[in-house]
Amino acid sequence: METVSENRSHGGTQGVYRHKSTATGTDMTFSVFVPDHEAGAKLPVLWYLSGLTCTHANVTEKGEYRAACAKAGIIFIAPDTSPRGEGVADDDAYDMGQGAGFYVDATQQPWAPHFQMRSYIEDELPALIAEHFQVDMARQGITGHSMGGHGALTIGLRNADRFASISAFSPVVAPASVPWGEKALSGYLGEDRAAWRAYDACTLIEDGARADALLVEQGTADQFLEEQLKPELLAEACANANIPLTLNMRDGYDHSYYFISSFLADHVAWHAERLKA
Ligand SMILES: N[C@@H](CCC(=O)N[C@@H](CSC=O)C(=O)NCC(=O)O)C(=O)O
Repeated sequence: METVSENRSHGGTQGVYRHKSTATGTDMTFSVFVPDHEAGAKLPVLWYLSGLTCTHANVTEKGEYRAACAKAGIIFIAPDTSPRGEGVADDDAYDMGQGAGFYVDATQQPWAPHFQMRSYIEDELPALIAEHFQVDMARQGITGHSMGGHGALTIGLRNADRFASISAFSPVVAPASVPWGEKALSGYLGEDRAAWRAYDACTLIEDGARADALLVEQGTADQFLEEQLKPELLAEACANANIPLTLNMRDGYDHSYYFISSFLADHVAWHAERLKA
């Protein structure tokens, strides 16, 4: 693992790191904020999965999470959203290909050789983090935004034994039922919709996945709310499955990092409480 940069911030260290990923077959860059802590202490960890067009840098530079993480003693990790580089398949559109990995393991060409983001986030990166940072992997939470909110919900629901807390900002809650998701899932996984069910929070819940609680933040002025996000579908799925969902509809907020940064500290505190930071 190579250190790209490390900066002191808010009583901790904000780092950016790069490594050669076996899952994606590419170099991958991610950021980690580590609050100062006693030697030998192991800290709980909050994963943040970003949305379409993002790298690790969007939330790292605009998320405003560091003060809350330092106060709670929680490590914050922001991975990239896809493999990148020459020789990696791409698409001219912003919602497919590089920057739009949708947190799936692709089975279709030309994506399958590199677009293995499920394996990367669920298996490879956690192992690397456990090797290099003072993390308590028994205390993990996960959150994310938009496509990354979809990633947080689906990865959290599929791995409820690993993630004690799951939240999301403006998540794509039902990708199998909205244009962004239909395009991505058909492209990466093919036309058999049975293969999509493990990558859709609502169908995962229909199929038996459970969480102790879910927290979702959503702006009412979000330009993607009605066509792509549809939080009411998650509310219905959670009600049917008796999953306690807190859905905070925030008046006048849009889809941007102005919205996320307004409430990310609240989510850090919510996770910290559940992770007993
Ligand atoms: N057409 C826009 C769409 C890109 C966009 O809005 N990306 C969001 C995530 S959307 C769902 O996953 C985002 O987080 N952008 C980065 C940012 O820093 O705001 C475009 O191409 O800009």
